[in-house]
Amino acid sequence: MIEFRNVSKSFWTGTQRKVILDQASFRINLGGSVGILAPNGTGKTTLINMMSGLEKPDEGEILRSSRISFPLGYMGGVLPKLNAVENSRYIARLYGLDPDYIESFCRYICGLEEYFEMPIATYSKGMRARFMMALLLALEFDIYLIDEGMPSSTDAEFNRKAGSVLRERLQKATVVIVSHQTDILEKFCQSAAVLRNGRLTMYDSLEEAKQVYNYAQ
Ligand SMILES: Nc1ncnc2c1ncn2[C@@H]1O[C@H](COP(=O)(O)OP(=O)(O)OP(=O)(O)O)[C@@H](O)[C@H]1O
Repeated sequence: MIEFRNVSKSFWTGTQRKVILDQASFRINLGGSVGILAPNGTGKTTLINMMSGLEKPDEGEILRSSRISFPLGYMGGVLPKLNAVENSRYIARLYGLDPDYIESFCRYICGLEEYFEMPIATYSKGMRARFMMALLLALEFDIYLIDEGMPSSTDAEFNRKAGSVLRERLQKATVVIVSHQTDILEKFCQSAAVLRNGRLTMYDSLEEAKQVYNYAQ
């Protein structure tokens, strides 16, 4: 469970205060995957970072009582000068998991071939995104935090494999996806919220949230 209680967050830009959340209270329960729709630049990354604990609220409380993932795309634990073998084994040890299993899982999902033995620093943006998604899926969490949907990969094989592992994980786990688009949410979320002008409104169904979001665009 992740619960926001009267959470406010804003940034001072030098000329104005950019409000991301204004006294928001909501709860994400285990078992119901949620999408959060918000236009670009309105606070999706800040919100997901607050859920994971990477960003602190200015006011209010954020309560967590489950195993919550790092946000997809967060490169904090990954060392660019090491290759994917070394990085996946290092992360496995950090989480107390079997390095052989985590390495083989990532190798299978990513399809990076010989680049799996090359430093992460040599990867394209898409290859990096594939490795980070594989790593996220290799670790077992109760809530997976995904910023802007699946990595933009043109690799159909990767999308198929990652999508099917995520669906399998979601039989037990919950996903929170923040996005400015509705299509990725349709694949994985039952309900959704709309974030606009610092206000986050939860809707019971994705359909309802989509209508409100599209109407206000
Ligand atoms: N540390 C900061 N200091 C000042 N402004 C910030 C800071 N972090 C984010 N912002 C601003 O807050 C707003 C929301 O940023 P955020 O990255 O959360 O939005 P986003 O919806 O994820 O954006 P995008 O859709 O472009 O990825 C943006 O205007 C951004 O410039």
